[in-house]
Amino acid sequence: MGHIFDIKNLTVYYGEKPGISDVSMKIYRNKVTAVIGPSGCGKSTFLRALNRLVELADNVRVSGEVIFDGKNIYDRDVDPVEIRRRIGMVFQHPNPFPKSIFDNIAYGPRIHGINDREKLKEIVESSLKKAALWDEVRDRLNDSALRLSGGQQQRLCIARAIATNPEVILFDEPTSALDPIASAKIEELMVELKRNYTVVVVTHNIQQAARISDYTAFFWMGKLVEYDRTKKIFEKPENELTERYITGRVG
Ligand SMILES: Nc1ncnc2c1ncn2[C@@H]1O[C@H](COP(=O)(O)OP(=O)(O)OP(=O)(O)O)[C@@H](O)[C@H]1O
Repeated sequence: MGHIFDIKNLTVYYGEKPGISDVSMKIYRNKVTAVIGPSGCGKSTFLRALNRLVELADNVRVSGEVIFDGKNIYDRDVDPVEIRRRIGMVFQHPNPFPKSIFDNIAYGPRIHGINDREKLKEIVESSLKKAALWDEVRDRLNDSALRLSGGQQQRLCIARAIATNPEVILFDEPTSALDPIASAKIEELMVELKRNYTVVVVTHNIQQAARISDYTAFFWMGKLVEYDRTKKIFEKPENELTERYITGRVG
């Protein structure tokens, strides 16, 4: 088992102002880790710092370390494109490309140099299966991805992330734009995915964190207040702020 990330004193500044400050924690392999906390507490900033996506915003400075698989991803000799292949991301609003279902999934592998049609077909099929979408789309792989329902589009985005063979999948509020049935499917899928991947999910939905995660990190005003097994956070939190947040008294 063990950890896949060892985060040490991670601070992200937007200009002069820190979005998160001095965060240290480990993230465990093949587990679901939920990141919770009120709006603006730094959840997205933290998540995007884990695959260097945060660097795409203006005027950002990162200090501290994100040790991934033994190496700091912010070291100068690390290629951020390769990091984002190994640590994929799924966003709040499903964002398929205006292309066919097939080409959406084949996009990443093609960028990484796979052009053999048979190999691509194999990757598309296995990725769609792992994202629990294959049965619904197997007969229309050449249709535009934009014709899928919101929930299907989100599973397509998960399949697209899976297609480049990542080790970690980051989810930023993946169900907040979906109806309850589509949300339940995504929740079920995140739990299933931990068999082969490490999952980190930012959520506003406290019940969702309780239902699907093994570990929960509670952020407050840019600080990591409490981080523990989900059961402990929800049954016997150490910090009063954590307790007030999970019982709905603040936030
Ligand atoms: N690109 C940016 N430029 C400047 N400040 C930013 C940027 N992104 C986030 N911030 C600031 O950093 C802090 C943390 O924001 P972040 O989006 O990480 O919080 P969050 O917990 O994900 O919020 P929400 O739940 O509302 O999405 C906030 O004060 C926010 O205004």
